[in-house]
Amino acid sequence: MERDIDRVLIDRNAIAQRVNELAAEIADELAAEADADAATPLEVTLVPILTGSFMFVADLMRCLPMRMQIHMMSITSYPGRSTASRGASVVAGLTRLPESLAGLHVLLIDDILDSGQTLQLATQTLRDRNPASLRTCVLLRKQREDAMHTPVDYVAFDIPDEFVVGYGLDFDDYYRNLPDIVTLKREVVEA
Ligand SMILES: O=P(O)(O)OC[C@H]1O[C@H](OP(=O)(O)OP(=O)(O)O)[C@H](O)[C@@H]1O
Ligand SMILES: Nc1nc2[nH]cnc2c(=O)[nH]1
Repeated sequence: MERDIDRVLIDRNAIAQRVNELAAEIADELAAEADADAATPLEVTLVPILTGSFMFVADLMRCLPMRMQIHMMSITSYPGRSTASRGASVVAGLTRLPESLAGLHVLLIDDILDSGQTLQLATQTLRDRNPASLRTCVLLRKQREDAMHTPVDYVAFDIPDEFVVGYGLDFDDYYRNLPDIVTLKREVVEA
């Protein structure tokens, strides 16, 4: 696995530090909202997009010191060895959302914002369930036009427009367990 890596873009220490910072920012904003409406105790509903966000969410949620629920959503658009979007679709069997999100403050979390199709589909699916508020958060955003023009509230890192793996992100379902965000050698992706 190590020998397939071309270069490390973001190492595990930088990820850990930034995840902590981002969690503090999110917690402050949620607390300010709860203060503004004293009748509402501070509580958030996390909606991670499977599969790629699992590691990010596991780290982020442990830095968020408030009551929370978590409801998973699965969306796929890069099946198998794809490195370009084939169009986002919800995987119904792996998505467990309440019929209504009324009264809930929702934080949608994904690992990467690339073409923007996944975030747009997820956002619309959640809006249809009428949450009290909806915030969006991604670990990585690619510096390409589609991504930069997709509305998102929190971004941990802007990265170059290259295919990356590690820290939950896969190629052909492998490499998710790499602790750093890396690029792969060209011969691995093109084999
Ligand atoms: O902005 P987009 O172009 O839509 O790309 C972003 C999505 O692509 C990946 O999902 P993938 O389809 O690979 O599913 P996975 O999370 O199960 O690996 C990633 O996890 C994001 O959800
Ligand atoms: N693993 C991975 N999945 C993606 N989905 C959208 N962009 C990417 C990427 O760069 N890497």
